[in-house]
Amino acid sequence: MSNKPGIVVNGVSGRMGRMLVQVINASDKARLAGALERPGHPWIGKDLGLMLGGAANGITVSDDPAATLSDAQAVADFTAPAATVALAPVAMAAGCAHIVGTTGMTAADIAALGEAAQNGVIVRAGNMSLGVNLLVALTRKVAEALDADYDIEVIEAHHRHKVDAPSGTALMLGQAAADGRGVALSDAAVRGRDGITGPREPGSIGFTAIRGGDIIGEHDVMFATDGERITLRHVASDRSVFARGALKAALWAQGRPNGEYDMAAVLGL
Ligand SMILES: NC(=O)C1=CN([C@@H]2O[C@H](COP(=O)(O)OP(=O)(O)OC[C@H]3O[C@@H](n4cnc5c(N)ncnc54)[C@H](OP(=O)(O)O)[C@@H]3O)[C@@H](O)[C@H]2O)C=CC1
Ligand SMILES: O=C(O)C1=N[C@H](C(=O)O)C[C@H](O)C1
Repeated sequence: MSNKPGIVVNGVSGRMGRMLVQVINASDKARLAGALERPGHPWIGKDLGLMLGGAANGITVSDDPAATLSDAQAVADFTAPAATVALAPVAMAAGCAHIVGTTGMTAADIAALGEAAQNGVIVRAGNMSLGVNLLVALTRKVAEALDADYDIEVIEAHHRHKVDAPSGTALMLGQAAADGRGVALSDAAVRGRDGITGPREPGSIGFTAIRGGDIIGEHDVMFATDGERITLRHVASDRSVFARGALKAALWAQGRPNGEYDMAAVLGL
């Protein structure tokens, strides 16, 4: 048995699940230790390699997290909020770092993950790419430098299958803008405008979500005032940027003290 850290992929049939398998298999620093799907999924009990359209790889897709995590050091989880919240205590009990990319969490979901992280390591980020995490730091800096005469708008675009809005990334960017400006995002956020909205509320941070086609993920943070505007932009053209971030987080998490971490900590930003 290799002594490289073993990573299990939850939601392995999904867009990110498939990409995580590719990135882990291509890495010389980690091994794919298992694959999970929800109970009732047609891949359960089948060989993962065959399900992905290639050669058999000896990994059987399972719906039993406790058994699958027993031989692993981390689980990469890009699924749905309920699935992620249910998996966290199982991962902690198995001594596995839980790498959470799932978005669309409620405050209660986030609190449940925080509680689970008292017993192990969770790394959670609405976007695991290096580029977006740099953009978050830049957004905070620009918001700090500009006064409230600069209207802040976060605009995001994603594929037609995405189920949550604003995106996890947009919320990270909005939070960074609010932190830079020294306001609470919950007070400043304006999500979606329709009808007679009245003029823009001074100091607000607006969110706009576009959904269409196969857009992987695009985010703009606009600072607009009379006579000029600054736009910070990130465009993801390949999901591997998220999967590579998750792999980096899984390796970084090994041996860390219990707690919940973000990608800024992983990347040293
Ligand atoms: N943080 C980041 O960097 C990124 C985050 N994301 C987020 O990751 C999540 C997934 O995105 P994406 O891959 O596009 O979505 P998909 O719908 O393609 O994949 C989600 C997968 O999770 C599975 N799933 C659902 N419930 C469970 C469960 N209980 N146990 C195991 N698996 C389960 C789904 O199965 P089924 O289809 O059968 O329900 C599906 O295979 C979203 O929240 C998205 O926003 C995406 C990209 C980057
Ligand atoms: O659902 C997606 O696809 C993505 N989700 C994340 C988000 O909500 O920001 C990250 C990325 O933009 C792709």
